[in-house]
Amino acid sequence: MKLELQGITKVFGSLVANDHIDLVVEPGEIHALLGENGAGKSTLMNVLYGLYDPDDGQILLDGTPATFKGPGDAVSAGIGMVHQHFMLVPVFTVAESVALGYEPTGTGGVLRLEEARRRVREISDRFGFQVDPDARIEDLPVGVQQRVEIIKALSRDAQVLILDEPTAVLTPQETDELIRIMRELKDSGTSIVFITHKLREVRAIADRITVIRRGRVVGEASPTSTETELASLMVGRSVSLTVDKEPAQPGEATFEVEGLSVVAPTGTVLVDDISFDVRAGEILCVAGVQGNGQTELAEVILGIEQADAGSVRLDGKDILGTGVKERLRSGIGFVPEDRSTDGVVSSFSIAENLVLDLFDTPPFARGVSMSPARVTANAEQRTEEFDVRHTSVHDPISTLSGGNAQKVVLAREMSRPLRLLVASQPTRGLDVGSIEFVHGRVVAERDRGTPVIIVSTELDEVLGLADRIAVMYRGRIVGIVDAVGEDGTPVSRDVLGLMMAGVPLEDAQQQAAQHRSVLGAADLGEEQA
Ligand SMILES: Nc1ncnc2c1ncn2[C@@H]1O[C@H](COP(=O)(O)OP(=O)(O)OP(=O)(O)O)[C@@H](O)[C@H]1O
Repeated sequence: MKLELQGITKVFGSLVANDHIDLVVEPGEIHALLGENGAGKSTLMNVLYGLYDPDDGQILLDGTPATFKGPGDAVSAGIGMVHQHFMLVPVFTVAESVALGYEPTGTGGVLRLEEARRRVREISDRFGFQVDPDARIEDLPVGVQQRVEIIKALSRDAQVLILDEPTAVLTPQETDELIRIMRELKDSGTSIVFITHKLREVRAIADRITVIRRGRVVGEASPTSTETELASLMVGRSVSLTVDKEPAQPGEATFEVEGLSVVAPTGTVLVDDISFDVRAGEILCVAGVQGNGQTELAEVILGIEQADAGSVRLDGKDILGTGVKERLRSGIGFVPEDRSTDGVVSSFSIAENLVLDLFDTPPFARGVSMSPARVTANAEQRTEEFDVRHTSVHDPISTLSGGNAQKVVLAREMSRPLRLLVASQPTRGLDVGSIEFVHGRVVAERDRGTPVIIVSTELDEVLGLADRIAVMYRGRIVGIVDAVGEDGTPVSRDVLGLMMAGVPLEDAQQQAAQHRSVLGAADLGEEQA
């Protein structure tokens, strides 16, 4: 099916989120949509999926104008979407979620649960998703939930599939797998609109690339462009894609974890007797596939998850017995992996979200009275510094694009004196320009002598930021490696990818020699370009 978007315009109050956007997606084409945070990508896709009514412009499917009153119409017309923020009901099972997806389509009414279960198994087996149709959504790690979204879309026989940052939580091997799936879909005539901030992926798979900036199409790029060229077209300036940092000058270990275990109420061991330390002025990256205990590890450090055994010491003091507020006040900066549930209060304004844990302390409050002027002034300063694209700091944070909401969380957590920074997926959803800025801030925090823990599924981020890397698999630390070996060679991404699948270091090194990932090949392309 040929898809044409003509002159699509979408306005929110005084903000023109989409300004006469034209986009043509040919049958069987993988079309990447690139743009900085807040450029209008998700808005455009929400128009295409029937979630937003455009203020102007039209959608043509095989040359015929189509009007979507809601996602049901879009799905019936053969359009599928995997959202950046999952739209799954937590108490449902996987099969129920998929069955629910069929109901509004008008393609056969309510699908029996058995049938949905069968489809989940079939798609899961075919693409190696390893998703249990009877698992409850709320029990699944974020990464698996995203696979359920992909299964949902695939199960509806979409002819145009919109993937909004689909690889954000996948391992390199899983990303390779998804890329193969995307190619299979393409070969069968399915068109894919692919939103991503990962330029390596764009180069590996896109047939065509459209770049939008501040709501307008600013150009098409060739998939043979280098990452540097794509980055500067996206953000309108040159961007450094590598992290600029000097070797660490670490001091004493001021943060220590010993024999830490976390057991779920069901008896599942989530964190299994792990020990490590982080020195002042050092970045330890915790790498791993989503759902291997990193989330719980980070949450135990802040106190929103309870430890079942072990100790966690900051500046020599065991903090496990203290409350969350006390830990934040003692200088722990915490960026949660899921900003929408743990990072922001969506009905609060941008300004309020920037002082969530500080609103009752000076300078934002004196005694019992809060100072709105100081809260506003703080917000103006932080949003400027972190380049949060917004209309007013008094608008609800829910009106921000995903990347800009993330920048609010980072601005709040990284703008006070810290004794420890724990950031999970700090740059998830950020554009290349914002990643450059945030990585710079993380390194500056390290260089101020703060121990830093970065939990990331993003290998480029791990390799760029880490002084040491701890890889977690099934609640245990598979190994801790120096980011750069004694001979000056950086640890390879393939080795880390294999360790993330539970392969011990030495075996991973052997296997990596025999395995060249799809994205590894893209690396070569970059070198040759
Ligand atoms: N419901 C809304 N109300 C008000 N403004 C909105 C709404 N939805 C989006 N916007 C604004 O529209 C602009 C485009 O947002 P959009 O989410 O489309 O960006 P994006 O390109 O997808 O960004 P990101 O890469 O951060 O996800 C942003 O400035 C955002 O604040």
